[in-house]
Amino acid sequence: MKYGFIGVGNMSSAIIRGMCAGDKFNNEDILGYNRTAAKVEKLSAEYGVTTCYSTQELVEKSDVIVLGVKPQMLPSVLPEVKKYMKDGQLIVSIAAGKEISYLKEELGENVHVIRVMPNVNSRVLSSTSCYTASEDSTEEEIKAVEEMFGAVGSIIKLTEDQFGIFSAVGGASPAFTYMYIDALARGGVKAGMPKDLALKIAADSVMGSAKMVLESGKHPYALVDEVCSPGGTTIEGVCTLHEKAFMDAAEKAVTAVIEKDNRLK
Ligand SMILES: NC(=O)C1=CN([C@@H]2O[C@H](COP(=O)(O)OP(=O)(O)OC[C@H]3O[C@@H](n4cnc5c(N)ncnc54)[C@H](OP(=O)(O)O)[C@@H]3O)[C@@H](O)[C@H]2O)C=CC1
Ligand SMILES: O=C(O)[C@@H]1CCC=N1
Repeated sequence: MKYGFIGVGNMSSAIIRGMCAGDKFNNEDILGYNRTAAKVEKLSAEYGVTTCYSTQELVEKSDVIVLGVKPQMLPSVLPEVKKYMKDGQLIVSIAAGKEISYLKEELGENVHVIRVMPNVNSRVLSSTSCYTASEDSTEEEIKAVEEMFGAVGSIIKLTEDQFGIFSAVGGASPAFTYMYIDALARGGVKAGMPKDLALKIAADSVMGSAKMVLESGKHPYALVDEVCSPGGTTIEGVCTLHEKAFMDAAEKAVTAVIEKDNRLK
């Protein structure tokens, strides 16, 4: 099976790096075409993936074609893809906002399409992804996508009406978490700790806290209470976060992402 990526930017290269890090794929069976060829050439040099120099070359050589360009680029990319597609090829779109109905309208109603929303943690085999498949998708096609994204993290099936929400809570939220980790470390630096050490401690603590939420079965706020010793130190920080509307800001950030996702339709 040949996996071809059109648009090898931040997201596709994270998936490719993740796919190459495991042992499930032959690296040369992963193909990439990017407007700026140097991005794919770098991955070819690092991992031995195959560089293509046109949409035509990529489409002709691939079984699974991953649309990795920004949603705004799809109107110019899809006609090119359509021109060179043949029966039996599968389209995988990772574009935010753009629905299966739009992709089928542009590529042809008989084209099989699976939408996936991954995140950049694919690069370290820790993506949180979801997919929804067009009704005509075959079991083999769904299996291929589950294997591809399962190899770079977790993947769940979701109805398309939930995609925008997933895009915020699963796709965009790593950015918020990276900001939070940096902010924690910055606080440590302010108090005198070297930044690299503070970052490592903050990131490790976030990873452990996520594990705790997933594995303890407890409500996150019950866990907050467990950390706050009466009259202790943590409660001072928790009250400060409340005062600065931390929860409200995070919730509004998710809503803002969903609203933008809806505007891309
Ligand atoms: N970043 C993320 O965390 C996530 C992104 N996504 C989705 O992934 C997609 C890509 O996003 P992202 O990787 O962040 O964006 P990037 O801008 O990093 O990547 C897009 C790539 O597409 C290339 N490109 C643009 N036009 C063409 C074209 N006509 N032919 C070939 N290549 C082209 C660009 O090339 P050039 O180098 O020339 O600019 C660029 O490398 C989006 O649809 C986004 O919604 C989904 C989930 C998470
Ligand atoms: O910022 C974006 O548009 C993409 C979609 C979800 C995460 N990143």
